[in-house]
Amino acid sequence: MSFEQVLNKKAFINGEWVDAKSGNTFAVTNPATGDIVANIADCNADDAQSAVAAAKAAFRPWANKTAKERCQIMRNWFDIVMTHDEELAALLSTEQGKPFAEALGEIRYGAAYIEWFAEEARRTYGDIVPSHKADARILVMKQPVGVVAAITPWNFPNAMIARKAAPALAAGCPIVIKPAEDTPLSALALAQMAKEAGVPDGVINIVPTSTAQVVGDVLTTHNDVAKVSFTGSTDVGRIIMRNGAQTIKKLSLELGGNAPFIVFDDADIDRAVEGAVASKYRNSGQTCVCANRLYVQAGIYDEFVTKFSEKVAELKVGGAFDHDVVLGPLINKKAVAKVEELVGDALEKGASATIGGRGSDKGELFYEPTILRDVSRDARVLREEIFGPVAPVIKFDDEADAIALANDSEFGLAGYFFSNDLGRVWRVAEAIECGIVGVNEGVTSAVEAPFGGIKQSGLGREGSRYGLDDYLELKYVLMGGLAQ
Ligand SMILES: NC(=O)c1ccc[n+]([C@@H]2O[C@H](COP(=O)([O-])OP(=O)(O)OC[C@H]3O[C@@H](n4cnc5c(N)ncnc54)[C@H](O)[C@@H]3O)[C@@H](O)[C@H]2O)c1
Ligand SMILES: O=C[C@H](O)CS(=O)(=O)O
Repeated sequence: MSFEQVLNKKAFINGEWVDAKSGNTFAVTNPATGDIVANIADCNADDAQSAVAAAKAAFRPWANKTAKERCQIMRNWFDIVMTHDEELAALLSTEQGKPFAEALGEIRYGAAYIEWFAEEARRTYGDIVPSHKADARILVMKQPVGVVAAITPWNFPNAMIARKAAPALAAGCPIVIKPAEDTPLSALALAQMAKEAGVPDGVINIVPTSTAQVVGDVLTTHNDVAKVSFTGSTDVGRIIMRNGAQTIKKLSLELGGNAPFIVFDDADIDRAVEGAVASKYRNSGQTCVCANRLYVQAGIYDEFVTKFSEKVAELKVGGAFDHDVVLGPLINKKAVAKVEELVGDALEKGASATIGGRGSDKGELFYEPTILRDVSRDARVLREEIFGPVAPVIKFDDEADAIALANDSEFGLAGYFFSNDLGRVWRVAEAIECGIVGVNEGVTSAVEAPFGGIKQSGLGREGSRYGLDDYLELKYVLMGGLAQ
């Protein structure tokens, strides 16, 4: 599958493909091979200023379109993305490394957000409230917040952008997007298709850069940016929050995770193993909602570890376009070093690998799918986001122990547990401290459901019927002088 038709090398500002004002470019590489995929415009603060100015100029004309007009243009965008899903998937696999089948799934997942919010655009209902004054009426209306800046991660370079651009456009907001430096090509391809769909100039702007802080500082402090929607690590989320405070920016923060995955002794073990494989090894463990620490009740621990290891042994590691590959490379050398450091720490503290525990001979960024048993409760893998194909499995005694272990984290994005005891399902679902709970399910994400976390995993929700609220302001109008 060729992706040349959707490969763009310039920034997209005000509906035009432009070089960086500096003339500089930076290389985007294929993590599986190290080959340079393209050299693209390396934007700086001046380019970011131009993009914000273009968005500001586009705001009112876009907001003044009817919801139906915005809906139709977004539906065109959805149709074009779905028509070219395989080219987009090939591009995504090449810049990010995930297997083609998984990349195709991401393209369709991202497109689902465009479709969903095209529909939601027409449902930004307000209220008329019974008034406290006989000669006045209370109206509550919803209006777009204004120019939105989005800063997005490399692990889902299409879907994380669609999950922000779609509600922004549906609400009537223009958007300036800074994609991750490792994976900007998918963002540029989405903009290409948005233009083809009839999205007006300035409504979508993409400023790729190798200097995230330079462009990010403009987008998070600019007076004409009303809202910042950020997806990435909690550490960078703190920077975004601090920068945004200067001008009281509205914020959506989708941050780091440390998902507990609990298997009780009354669970269907085979279903739990299937859920653990799906949750842990998706995108080679590089998702914010991956099972990060697996807690298995003592009575079934050995059976679970044996069955889990047998299933993981079947996972094939390799390049995105190799037959039957399930695990692609990690994104860069820093990611591999982090995984090696965390595995080393666990092994030093008494854990052993039932499978994997080392890099793969497929290439310097590939890591073998790994299961660690008998992990010490003070091991770093239980406190830090692994972001790699490593599953630490820990024994627990009873329900209270499992809940205490699961909630012992500053993160609260996703959590999973497997049980067939109805009372336990209700008790644990209510007690676990996270925004997303999978009960007898290892993968929960869906456009229909609210995605987001609590504690230091972020603010706000994306997707679902709640996702539009973060891009709208409520205005209260007291309409008086109505007496005869
Ligand atoms: N909650 C979610 O929905 C979600 C989704 C995907 C990834 N994540 C999290 O993202 C992390 C992995 O992604 P990552 O490595 O790209 O995260 P990251 O925080 O390193 O980078 C995210 C984005 O922020 C930019 N950035 C970095 N420093 C910046 C600065 N000083 N100012 C402005 N922008 C800056 C990067 O260029 C990138 O575009 C993990 O922690 C993962 O859990 C969360
Ligand atoms: O990692 C980030 C994504 O939000 C994961 S998901 O595809 O939405 O589950």
